[in-house]
Amino acid sequence: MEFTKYQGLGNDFILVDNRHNAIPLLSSKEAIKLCDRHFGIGADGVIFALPGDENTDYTMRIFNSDGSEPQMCGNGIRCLARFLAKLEGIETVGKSYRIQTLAGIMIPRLEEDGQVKVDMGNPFLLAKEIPTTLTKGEEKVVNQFLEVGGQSWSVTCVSMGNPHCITFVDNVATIPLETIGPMFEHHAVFPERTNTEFIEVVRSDYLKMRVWERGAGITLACGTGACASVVAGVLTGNCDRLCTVELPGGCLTIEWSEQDNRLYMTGPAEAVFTGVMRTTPTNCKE
Ligand SMILES: N[C@@H](CCC[C@H](N)C(=O)O)C(=O)O
Repeated sequence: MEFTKYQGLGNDFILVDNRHNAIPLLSSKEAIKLCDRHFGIGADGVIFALPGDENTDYTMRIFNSDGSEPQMCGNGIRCLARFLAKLEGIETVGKSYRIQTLAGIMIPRLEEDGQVKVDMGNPFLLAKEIPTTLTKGEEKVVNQFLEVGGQSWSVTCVSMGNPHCITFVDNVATIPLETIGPMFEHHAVFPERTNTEFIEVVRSDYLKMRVWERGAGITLACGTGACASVVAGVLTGNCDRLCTVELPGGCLTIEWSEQDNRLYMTGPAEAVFTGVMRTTPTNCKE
């Protein structure tokens, strides 16, 4: 099976042309193997370009590198837009797609400067929508205290279809992501686990972010996480509605529109290589 590896700010994905079949051509177990950086191709996830329905051009499905299926992926949908344009042979500026995801319809558009701008839809703010039991279901989770790793953190939770728990800190470089990330992800107050973002406010229009992703661990960038962080920043008075978010892999421009309440994310997406998958039998026989 042919695949193309893409990356958006170093958040990397194996893209599979699944346009002629409504069911992903690979199982979640196979995805885990392919994402492995030693025994597989190496990636943060596998993305399938599936047929759309009467309202959409295509459907996106994605497996995280641990085989779980998230609702959405911001960096991934920019990669998918480039992949589809390449497959169709129409890489024209202004080309846009209506893509069905488990978080609703998203609309990526190819920009003049080579970047991809995505209409990421509305954020969800109620505790039951995240979901989290940190507070009552009908309430927002803004600057709530959460005990993690023997420390009390002030957190704000936002769903972009997938769950995010955001903490504003003085210096992102000092956060022990490797140890604290999994504790947030698996905390009992998050029944569907959570993505976790640590944010340093450099200026009201410039944030620095590090992320621990649900089902993928430390990644170089997270598009839904950057959107959720700007929403959290506006709700807590930490940032403007239009912000640059600097991640280890580079920068995203995020706008939370006051007019339509939707998030707009702009950033790069690039093909890395195309290859053919083969299965490798084990040589151990008991
Ligand atoms: N890296 C992605 C998010 C991928 C899904 C996430 N790990 C989850 O389980 O929700 C992004 O760019 O948004």
